[in-house]
Amino acid sequence: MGLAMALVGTAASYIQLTRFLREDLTKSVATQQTALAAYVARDVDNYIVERLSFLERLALALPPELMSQPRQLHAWLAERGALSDLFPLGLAVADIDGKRLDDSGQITTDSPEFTAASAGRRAVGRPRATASQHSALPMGVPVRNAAGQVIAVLLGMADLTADGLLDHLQEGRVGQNGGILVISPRDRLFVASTDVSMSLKPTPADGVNLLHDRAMAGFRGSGTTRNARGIDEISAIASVPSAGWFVVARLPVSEALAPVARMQTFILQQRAPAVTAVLLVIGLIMTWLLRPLFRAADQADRMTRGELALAPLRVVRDDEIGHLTQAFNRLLAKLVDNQEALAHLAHHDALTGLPNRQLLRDRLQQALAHAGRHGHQVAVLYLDLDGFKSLNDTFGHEAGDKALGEIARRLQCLVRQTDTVARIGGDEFVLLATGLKAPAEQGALVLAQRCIDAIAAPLPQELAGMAIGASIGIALGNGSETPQDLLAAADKAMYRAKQGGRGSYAMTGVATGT
Ligand SMILES: Nc1nc2c(ncn2[C@@H]2O[C@H](COP(=O)(O)OP(=O)(O)OP(=O)(O)O)[C@@H](O)[C@H]2O)c(=O)[nH]1
Repeated sequence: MGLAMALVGTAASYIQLTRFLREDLTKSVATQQTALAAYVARDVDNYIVERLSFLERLALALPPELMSQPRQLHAWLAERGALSDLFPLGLAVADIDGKRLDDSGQITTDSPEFTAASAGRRAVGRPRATASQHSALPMGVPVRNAAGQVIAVLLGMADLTADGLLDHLQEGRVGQNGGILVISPRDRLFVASTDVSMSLKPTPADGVNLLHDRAMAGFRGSGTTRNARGIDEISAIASVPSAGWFVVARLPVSEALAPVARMQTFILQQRAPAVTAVLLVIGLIMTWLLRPLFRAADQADRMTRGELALAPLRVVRDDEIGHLTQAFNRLLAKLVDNQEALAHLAHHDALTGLPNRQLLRDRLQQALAHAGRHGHQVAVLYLDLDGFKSLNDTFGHEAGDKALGEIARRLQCLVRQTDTVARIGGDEFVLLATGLKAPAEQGALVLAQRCIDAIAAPLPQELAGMAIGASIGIALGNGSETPQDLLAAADKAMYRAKQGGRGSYAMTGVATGT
């Protein structure tokens, strides 16, 4: 989580830093473009003002008598034109009806500059291409008489190409793909462009370039826009007041923000190997740290499903995971102890610790199977204490419990280790004797007598005064009987013994004794 947070934090800082840099750089480039656009606009404006002023000076100096002398007028204009190179494509004079007064035939009068000049205003016309593929710019100024009335129009045709204005724009290029545009909104025309192929071409339709649309509507300033070729660019717009034009200085965003892209590449190249190395090292450490935990969890899981025996887990290291594994092992040891205690309880009598009825039945089953296979006999001695109820009633239940414990101990001392003494009821015990020598009846009877004697022997001091006896029923089996049958037969014999007189034994079908 910590690492993830550190990575997210670093990524967020990186994104934020990039955003700030882009914003700052965009602002800085926009300022630069604005300055450039203003500089070029002033240059273009000077270019036009210089020519209009020249035309106005010429209009003032034009001798009125030449108006009616076309050849002399033409000569006069040619002489003035030669003195100055501002209008290399020609000068002309027309009366206010549009009739040419000089005899050079190149300049027409059905143009906006003529209309404006005949109305008393100096004007710049629509730039057009000449036969020699130059860009020509027509201008016109009014010629007034002494009373100030417009009597004619003086027209001049400047050569934008020859005058080097376009070269100037070329020099104004910013970056590899940036450039300058001079646009006439009235004519919806690119007057001049760094990209010469755009010169004298119509401007894009409305809606293609949103910043251009705003500039056409009078906006001056800077902004980011997508141009007609789908390239995002930072553009600044400045006015050329003398012509009603505007200048656009533009630079593709990709080029303007190239330093940011370079910085991003640099950071990624620098950081990527370090981050990869850190992740790798942390991954290896985590694997090393957690592998014992995962292995222990897997083993514990398999133990729970019973696929593995309950066994202590291996303690790999003396760290937190090692401590956890040790604690698990201790818990497991307790669980095993409890399981063993429960298993013991399920098969033994809680008071005497002797096998209970269920364990007796299992052992009897095994003994019968063994006897059947080897041709032996087993003896079942069913003991029921005599007068135990009155002992309980007289000396109390606790004393009765002690007496039962003592009797259990005595009976265990009588039998071999391979035999079983079980307590199957309140004052009922069963002795299972196996491997009896022939004749088995005799061995069983001797054992029964020993039991009667052992039980009848005086009890220890704290139980002194109590007298207990036992009646015993004996049944012999050779493996053909079921445990239930043999126990029922012995029980039945025990009742016969009781009926015959307490402190006696009886054998199924045969012997009885006292
Ligand atoms: N103290 C003690 N008494 C028990 C326990 N289990 C059973 N008893 C008592 O043992 C007696 C057994 O009953 P009986 O076999 O009828 O009594 P009995 O006096 O031996 O009768 P007979 O067998 O006919 O001689 C009952 O009084 C039970 O309450 C025990 O765990 N502890």
